[in-house]
Amino acid sequence: MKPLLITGATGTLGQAFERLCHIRGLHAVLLDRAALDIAAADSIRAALARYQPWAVVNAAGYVRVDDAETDQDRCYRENTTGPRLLAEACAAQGVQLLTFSSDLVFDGHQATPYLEDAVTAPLGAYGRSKLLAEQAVLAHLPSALVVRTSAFFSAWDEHNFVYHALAAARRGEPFEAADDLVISPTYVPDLVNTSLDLLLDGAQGLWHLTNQGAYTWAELARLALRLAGLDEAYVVPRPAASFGWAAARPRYSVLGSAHGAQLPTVENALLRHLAEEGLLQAENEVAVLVE
Ligand SMILES: NC(=O)C1=CN([C@@H]2O[C@H](COP(=O)(O)OP(=O)(O)OC[C@H]3O[C@@H](n4cnc5c(N)ncnc54)[C@H](OP(=O)(O)O)[C@@H]3O)[C@@H](O)[C@H]2O)C=CC1
Ligand SMILES: Cc1cn([C@H]2C[C@H](O)[C@@H](COP(=O)(O)OP(=O)(O)O[C@H]3O[C@@H](C)C(=O)[C@@H](O)[C@H]3O)O2)c(=O)[nH]c1=O
Repeated sequence: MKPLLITGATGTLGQAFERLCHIRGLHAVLLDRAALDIAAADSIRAALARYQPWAVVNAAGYVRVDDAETDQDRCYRENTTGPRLLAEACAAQGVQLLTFSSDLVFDGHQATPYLEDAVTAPLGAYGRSKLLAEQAVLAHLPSALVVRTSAFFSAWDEHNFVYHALAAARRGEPFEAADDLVISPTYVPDLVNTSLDLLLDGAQGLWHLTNQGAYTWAELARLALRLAGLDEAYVVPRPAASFGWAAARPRYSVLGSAHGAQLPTVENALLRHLAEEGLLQAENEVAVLVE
């Protein structure tokens, strides 16, 4: 049986794809940069020849939005050249491709959710690199599935905003959060499961996938603390401009979809996030007892 080939093995999305493909009984091979450098054509060719996948899930990318302003060569290498080369190789081999883009392709001037056909106008290098990737991928492989998403949260690693907000409050420390950027947060397990469903169903083209609900980062942090039974007062709201970030963020980048809502509400996702944390904590405690 041909496998799914997943890139970006050491990252949040790649790890989540491996975990959920295993749970769902989907044959998948997860490759790190050493095994598959998406920006190297010979590395892609070798991996496609070796594993003969029916589809490639590109979970690789450069996500340091502020660093991208001064590290543009690497940002465009990983975010634009990589997906383009993957699309060219997949087109040549008759292999499907799923790749991910971002809400940061929008400039934030809308006050209603951005649909897939909304005008794009990225504010920074990261957003530009993702938009160029969308255009290159769909030019080389019109059947590709390109998912725009945003603001990951997950209990499976600590590299996300919600983890840091909860951790700070649990330490009894204040957590500063932007109160003038409105986003649609995305629970990574929901994103992965729905992306897999769409891939298996043969979906193509641009899809917006985020959980339902629009929040400022500060509102998201307060909701997470409230649901966790923690004092919301730990959240210190601040204007985004006061953080001194190198890259501008769109004031409003909530995503909606012309295909209709695909994921549950943010509140529902946060409750499952907190339940998952509890399970992980219990597993860790058992693991310690077993050692
Ligand atoms: N995090 C978020 O909130 C959002 C993320 N996305 C998109 O989702 C995707 C995954 O993001 P996320 O999981 O958070 O990112 P992570 O930084 O957690 O993981 C990215 C992974 O990509 C790998 N990688 C980078 N360049 C290459 C390359 N040339 N070849 C192979 N692997 C490479 C990295 O490996 P190494 O460690 O070796 O560098 C790392 O394992 C990205 O495309 C991102 O733009 C979209 C919207 C929101
Ligand atoms: C750590 C931290 C972040 N923030 C804000 C900054 C940022 O806008 C947001 C999330 O922090 P990040 O570093 O993830 O910031 P950011 O790079 O804006 O997040 C983005 O990641 C890229 C990859 C995307 O594609 C976007 O969809 C979005 O998720 O929260 C706070 O308000 N307080 C904090 O303490």
